[in-house]
Amino acid sequence: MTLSPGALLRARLQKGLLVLPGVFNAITALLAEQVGFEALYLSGAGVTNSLLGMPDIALITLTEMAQQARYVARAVKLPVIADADTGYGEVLNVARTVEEFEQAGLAGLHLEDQVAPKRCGHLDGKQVIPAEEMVKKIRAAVRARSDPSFFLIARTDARSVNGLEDAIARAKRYLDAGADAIFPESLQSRAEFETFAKAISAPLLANMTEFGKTPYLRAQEFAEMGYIMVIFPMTAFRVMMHAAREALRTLKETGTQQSLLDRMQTRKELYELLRYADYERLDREIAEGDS
Ligand SMILES: C[C@](O)(C(=O)O)[C@H](CC(=O)O)C(=O)O
Ligand SMILES: [Mg+2]
Repeated sequence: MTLSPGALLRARLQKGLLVLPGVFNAITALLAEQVGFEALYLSGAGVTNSLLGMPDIALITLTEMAQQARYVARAVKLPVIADADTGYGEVLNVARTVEEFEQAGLAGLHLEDQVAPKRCGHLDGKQVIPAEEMVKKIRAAVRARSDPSFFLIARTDARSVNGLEDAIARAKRYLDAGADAIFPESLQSRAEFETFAKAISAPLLANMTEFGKTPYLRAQEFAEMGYIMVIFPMTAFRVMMHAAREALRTLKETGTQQSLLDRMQTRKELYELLRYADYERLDREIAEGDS
């Protein structure tokens, strides 16, 4: 019997800390799978920035995000958790988002309690919706999933708006509403992560993004505090962008890419990643009339 993506994720969570690197398209997902990660995080910021060339302020639509989720989930065997922002609307939109994301082959998603239009969780000027509104969204999400294993994570952005106490109080209400896990966004110190974990006995997700409000902690440190999932949502994205800029500058300045060759993924490596040989074999076998 094959497990559903949600069931696969839940089975993996039983074994302890899960580190989820952020991916933003199928090929970064393939890379993360190749290096041995066991689950992936489809970043809203990463998809918005890379697909649209736009900032992460609620400009991506449900359709665009679900399509990208479908490409990613199809490319890899790993469970994928996606960023569903605010659910792209109100209660009924949340229900549809859950249906679409589940059908896309994801293992789960997270919904956040920001007002629309949402902001990156690590920027100032965020606002949150009343907790009771978010509770309704979570209830809608729970009812909308067809696989009870589909993993629903409630993210609260309340820390930077109303303080840690409100974030904790909201987390409790979101769990009562049926959330499977909590993602406390932009906590500002190790002590805050500890306090939060002591107050909330449920699966917890920590966000280890860069240049934000959270200090740099290792995945293992989060695990010791009681966090079961750690996402590194934009790490590969930022490194790739930096590398691409350097390469483009060098090309512009010198008119040749030769000094860059030893920093490139080779054609062979790319084809291996894409399982090019499998496609050729299939084509050949069909042409030869084998079944
Ligand atoms: C996790 C996040 O929601 C994302 O979209 O990847 C972002 C990451 C980032 O902007 O660094 C967030 O923390 O809001
Ligand atoms: Mg996001």
